Amino acid sequence: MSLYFDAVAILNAPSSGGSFKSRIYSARNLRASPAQIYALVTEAAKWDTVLTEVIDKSGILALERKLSPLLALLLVHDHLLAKKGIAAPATHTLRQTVERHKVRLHAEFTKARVRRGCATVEQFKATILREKRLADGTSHFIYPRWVRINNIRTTLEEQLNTTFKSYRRVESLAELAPDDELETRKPEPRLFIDPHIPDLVAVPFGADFTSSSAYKNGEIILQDKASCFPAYLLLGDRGPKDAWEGDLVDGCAAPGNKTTHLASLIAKQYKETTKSGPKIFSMDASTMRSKTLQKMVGLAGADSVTVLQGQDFLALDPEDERFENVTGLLLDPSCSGSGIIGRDDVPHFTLPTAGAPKAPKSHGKKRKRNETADEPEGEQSKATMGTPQAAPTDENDIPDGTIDPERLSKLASIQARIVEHALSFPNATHVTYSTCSIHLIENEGVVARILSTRVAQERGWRLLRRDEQPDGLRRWKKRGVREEQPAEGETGPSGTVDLSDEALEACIRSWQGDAEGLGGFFVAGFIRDPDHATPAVSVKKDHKSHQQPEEHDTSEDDQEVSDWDGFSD
Ligand SMILES: C[S@@+](CC[C@H](N)C(=O)[O-])C[C@H]1O[C@@H](n2cnc3c(N)ncnc32)[C@H](O)[C@@H]1O
Repeated sequence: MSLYFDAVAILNAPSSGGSFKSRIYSARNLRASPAQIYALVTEAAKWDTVLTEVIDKSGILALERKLSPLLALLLVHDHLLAKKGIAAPATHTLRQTVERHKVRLHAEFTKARVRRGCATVEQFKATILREKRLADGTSHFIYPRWVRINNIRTTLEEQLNTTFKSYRRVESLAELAPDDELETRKPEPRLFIDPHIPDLVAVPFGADFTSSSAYKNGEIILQDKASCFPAYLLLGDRGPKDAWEGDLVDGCAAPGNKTTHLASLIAKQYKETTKSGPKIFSMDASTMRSKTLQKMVGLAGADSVTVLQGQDFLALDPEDERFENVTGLLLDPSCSGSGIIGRDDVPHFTLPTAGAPKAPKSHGKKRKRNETADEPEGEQSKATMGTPQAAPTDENDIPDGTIDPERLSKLASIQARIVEHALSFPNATHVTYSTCSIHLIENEGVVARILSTRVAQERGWRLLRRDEQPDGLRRWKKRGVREEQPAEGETGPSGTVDLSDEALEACIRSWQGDAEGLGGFFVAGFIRDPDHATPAVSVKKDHKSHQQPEEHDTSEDDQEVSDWDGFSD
């Protein structure tokens, strides 16, 4: 029974940031397993309108005062739809509270199915999912599920012959979107091999790999395409003959998607060589997130990675002899997360009406009103309707939706400090900086700021030009922008940045809602010409608002916005 109480508690708890899944996995005091809670909530959310209809029409809330609307919805879901019914002993009071109405509940469920003209429960599910998509306006575009192949444990070819054996290869992302016909029957597994990022594939949204052995063994990693840009930009299209030399640092690494991607790229480059590859130092300032990082690194079999748990990158001494061979650094610091898809991925429920007056005759004993003790306070009787949206880029942070200019400017200062620190590693030649923000101030604004720092100028750092980028990214068309303006009638950050066209071409962007099926993302690469011989990408004067130097704040601010996202789901 703890499963249902835990699920109610999680749904009612105020958001502490992070994806819904990570909130479950990081919650303390749960008695049920996080996987079970997640499965229950996401499945029940798909059925909420029907379950609400069934509960309201059966009138059980007026009869069973112990049941809050949300608790009832979850229990009735399992009673009607879970293979094993309600997860509690048959004698448990709450289970009996629902099961004594089983005839009425089943009758109402059947009526709801027949009303929609569905012959089977499977058809019924497809129909209500379509109803939901039409209602929440997401029917026109469904984000795919991106799957990265982990070269440490497997190869693309091997996965095509095993995990994806039954998948039909399609030639465009659009062919992954469900069409009406497919929605009414079991969707055919389809697979799209990404043309930009090596060893990345897309499958239709909703494909679930969590129970596949490839996922459990770390052979495949669920990682959004844009999140794969930084490691690929840093390590490029090298092969065994020109494999990356020198150690690597991932300075803001948890939960570890980009770190494990670095390790995968290195493994591929060194696969046919006898040499041992570089070391990867991977760290995160948050001790809790570092544990997830360590777990992901272990699952991916990334033995080349040394995790420095709870390590603030800014406190790392670049002169430390452990880092004397570091040539490449990847920096993906905390950001506003404004580019994340499914900003609010917590499933919302349309709930039954508490104590609906249409109650049939009571056959239970009388109960006091305040016996609905099992419900944490604050539940609303009507929540907004919506399905769980496309999963966010899992490693990143879910923002709370507010755009506070002061907060953005603070973030930008910390981001700039972090990249500036990276440029000071004595033997570093390549650095990438990325965010999942769409705001100019956190992206091109930081780039401009970095290029005008003393360390960049003294050590000959410049932007990695588009023509120097790995093939897949060179072909990527979305590039840096010079200006940000809020949409008409809306408020939001605005500004311009004085970067040359060439510098903007060097910056890589993606935007939510575009046909590429990605969230908003930004990445730029910096390269160092130790001899200053190569002409640098020209930088014009940065816009004032993005240039004021600011002292690094305690990492508290950073943590506040950054914290938590968690696992690939
Ligand atoms: C966007 S997330 C990183 C996601 C990660 N790169 C991945 O792909 O899985 C930003 C992370 O930076 C960490 N962080 C922020 N400031 C840091 C600092 N000064 N030193 C180390 N880690 C930091 C946060 O705790 C957070 O886990």
